[in-house]
Amino acid sequence: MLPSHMSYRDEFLEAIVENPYYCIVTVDREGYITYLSKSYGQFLGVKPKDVVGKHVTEVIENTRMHIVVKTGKEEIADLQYIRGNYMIANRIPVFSDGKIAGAVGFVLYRDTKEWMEMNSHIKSLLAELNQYRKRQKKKYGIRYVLSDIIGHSREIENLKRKVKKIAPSDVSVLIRGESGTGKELFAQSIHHLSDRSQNPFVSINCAAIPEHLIESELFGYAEGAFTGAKKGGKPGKFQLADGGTLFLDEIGDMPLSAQSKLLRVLQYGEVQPVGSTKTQTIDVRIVAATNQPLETLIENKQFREDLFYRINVVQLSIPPLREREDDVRILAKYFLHHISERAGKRVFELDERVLALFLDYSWPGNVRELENVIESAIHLTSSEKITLEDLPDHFKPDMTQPKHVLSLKEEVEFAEKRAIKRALNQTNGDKIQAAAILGIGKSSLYEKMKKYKI
Ligand SMILES: Nc1ncnc2c1ncn2[C@@H]1O[C@H](COP(=O)(O)OP(=O)(O)OP(=O)(O)O)[C@@H](O)[C@H]1O
Repeated sequence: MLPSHMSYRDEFLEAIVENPYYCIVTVDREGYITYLSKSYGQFLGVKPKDVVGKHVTEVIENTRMHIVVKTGKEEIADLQYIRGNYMIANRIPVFSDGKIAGAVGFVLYRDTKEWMEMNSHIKSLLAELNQYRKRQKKKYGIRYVLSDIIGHSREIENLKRKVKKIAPSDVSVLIRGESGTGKELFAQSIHHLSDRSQNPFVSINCAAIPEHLIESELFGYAEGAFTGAKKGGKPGKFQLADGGTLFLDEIGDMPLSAQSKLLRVLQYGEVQPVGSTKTQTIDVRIVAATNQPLETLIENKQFREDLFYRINVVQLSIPPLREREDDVRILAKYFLHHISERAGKRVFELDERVLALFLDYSWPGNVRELENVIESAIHLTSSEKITLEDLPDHFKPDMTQPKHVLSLKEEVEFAEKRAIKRALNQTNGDKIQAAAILGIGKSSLYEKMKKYKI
């Protein structure tokens, strides 16, 4: 029964908002939940009053509400995977005085039976699409496309936009980033989005091949080129990639002699196999990657400057994971979901302390390391939640300390940042409570959060 003082308009709103077939959530401009309808709570298995004040990413799987409040763009009829089902989500930003004030999200399942039928239809279509993608990927030597690159940090979104712009042209791309940041994922995505996608993607790790073999690996060899050479010779990576893309991984480790030959191939588009007098015309797009400071190598005469300019037409710089906190959360959830599904285990959650540890950790192995840590924890855990005990032995709290001794000011800032994050985690993001725990004023907490970009 509605209270008698409710207006006609309120009754309408109440009827919409509490309709059992609609799941509704609203968030503030930072993505914290301000309202969750009863039906959505039931569907998620949470009590609305318990989740109000939490960040939406903590409560709803695969949500994009926090992104809509950043972009200010509505997202209509988006497919969202929640609790084992594909749902249809509409996300609408709300403005007040021309500024973003928050967003409202509706997730639809009009009639459970009808929805289940549609859901299974969509599931089978998606399974078919996956099969098709797998076949395509196998045929052309790629495993990843742009949508496989997970992350909503501004840096990753910008990189993805840049990839879409430059992929169709034939420009050489140099991808820089620490080990495990996803350089190969970007290289494969560039190939997939280019006109060359129906031709091979071939990769070579320049650091893994002994110096005396690198030329024959790259350019092939003719019959009788050296003792033990195969009858009829052997094509090199350039010949195999003809018409497609050649990914030169760890290019900073290429020996100088091979660098000169590579430069000639790039200048003239011709390859000469080892031991052959004939040249072959080759059409290959080059995507190179390195985690080495090429500029220093150039200064030390270990890398040719002219080759650097050839390969560095467009540069993509992938920041290390420790500089992308948003991505740590999102990637952790993504790996948790996918790896537990693959392993046939029901592991749904990360303990808050694990997440806090992840946010503090320096991730020297970047995304690859995060993936491995979660995989190992999923196999070790015997509950639905990953706790500190499930983390690998080498991954313990003292590892969260910076590797090198910092200046006193940096040490203090590091400790301050960690304490604030812990307090916020403990209070589920409630800043007033967090400030009380930390023994500082609210405005001082806000100031520090701004300073440390928390
Ligand atoms: N943004 C991402 N989304 C999903 N998975 C990722 C992402 N970045 C990296 N990975 C995972 O990390 C692994 C390592 O990525 P990749 O091989 O592309 O890194 P890399 O930078 O080329 O590393 P290296 O320099 O050591 O070769 C991938 O197999 C993939 O599983």
